[in-house]
Amino acid sequence: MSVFTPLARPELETFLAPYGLGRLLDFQGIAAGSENTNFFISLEQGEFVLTLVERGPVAEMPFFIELLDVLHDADLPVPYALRTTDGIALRELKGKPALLQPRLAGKHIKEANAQHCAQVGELLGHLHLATQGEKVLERKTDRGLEWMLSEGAQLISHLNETQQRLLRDALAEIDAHKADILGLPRANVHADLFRDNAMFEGTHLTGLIDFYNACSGPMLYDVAIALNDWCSDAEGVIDGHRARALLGAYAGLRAFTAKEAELWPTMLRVACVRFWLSRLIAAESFAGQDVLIHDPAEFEHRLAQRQQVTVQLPFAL
Ligand SMILES: Nc1ncnc2c1ncn2[C@@H]1O[C@H](COP(=O)(O)OP(=O)(O)OP(=O)(O)O)[C@@H](O)[C@H]1O
Ligand SMILES: N[C@@H](CCO)C(=O)O
Repeated sequence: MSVFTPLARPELETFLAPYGLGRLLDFQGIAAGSENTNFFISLEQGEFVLTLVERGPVAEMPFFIELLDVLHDADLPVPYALRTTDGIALRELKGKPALLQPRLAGKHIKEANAQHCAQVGELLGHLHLATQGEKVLERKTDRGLEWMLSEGAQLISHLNETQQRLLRDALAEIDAHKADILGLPRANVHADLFRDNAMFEGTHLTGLIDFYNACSGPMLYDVAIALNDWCSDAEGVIDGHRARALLGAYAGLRAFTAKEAELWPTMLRVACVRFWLSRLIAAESFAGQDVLIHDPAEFEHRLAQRQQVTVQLPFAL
């Protein structure tokens, strides 16, 4: 399980007291998640989630707090940092940045259908509309195109010949289209909208969590990341029915531009490279440890499959 930093009741009680939310009734480490330590916390006044940020952009916590405030104010179903009675959102526990957030209702789904995908497309559209253009909160991603090119170049020698060819072709394509991709319409993007970062009650989307990869960037990248997870079958092939549901719901709120339509097949591959590489890195660094590791081969297969995709986006202006 991925509780990197265990906590004892007394230290938790001391940490929680300044929120003024009543006595600690219960707490439980959350096994899901691979990057941060999370606990479900029951206080007299409600249910919460405590996150200790373990790695990644810890210095940029004020950005995540501000972005979640903006999205919460736009009535989107996202968590946000609760303030202590002194108005402090970002705190520290065991030397780690720590946030207390409301616990959202619902649960993750494993098998997505077209209704789930339409809800995801719609929520992504709202997220982008709330932050696009001048409203964007700037934050450069730490896993962007340059990161892919340099990490990919380093990792390639760890791969077999077929994998090397696949990655080399994809990196060459990224290098060739860098400027075009970065010139696409921008907003704040979640950049990790997988099934394990969305909560559902039935087919109703009740929450979007885990914004620690959020940044400013091309909106199309977010759509490609979501589609690769929500609309792939077991072999990595795109399911047309689910893909049309997600893309149609999104485009109902924000039509794609001609340039986005043209770059769509490339963007699907970029979004595969991003997670193939991060999963390869995690698999190497956490090998043999009791940490949730996502299978890198899943994105290798999706990338191989996306090499066959040549059609431009439907629903463009
Ligand atoms: N605000 C919330 N409301 C309800 N459940 C939550 C909330 N935040 C986190 N969780 C639960 O905790 C789990 C882990 O959270 P999260 O995905 O943020 O962790 P992570 O380590 O950053 O994961 P990832 O592997 O996706 O990077 C989620 O799958 C969800 O079940
Ligand atoms: N969603 C990511 C893990 C967290 O960034 C993956 O499935 O590889």
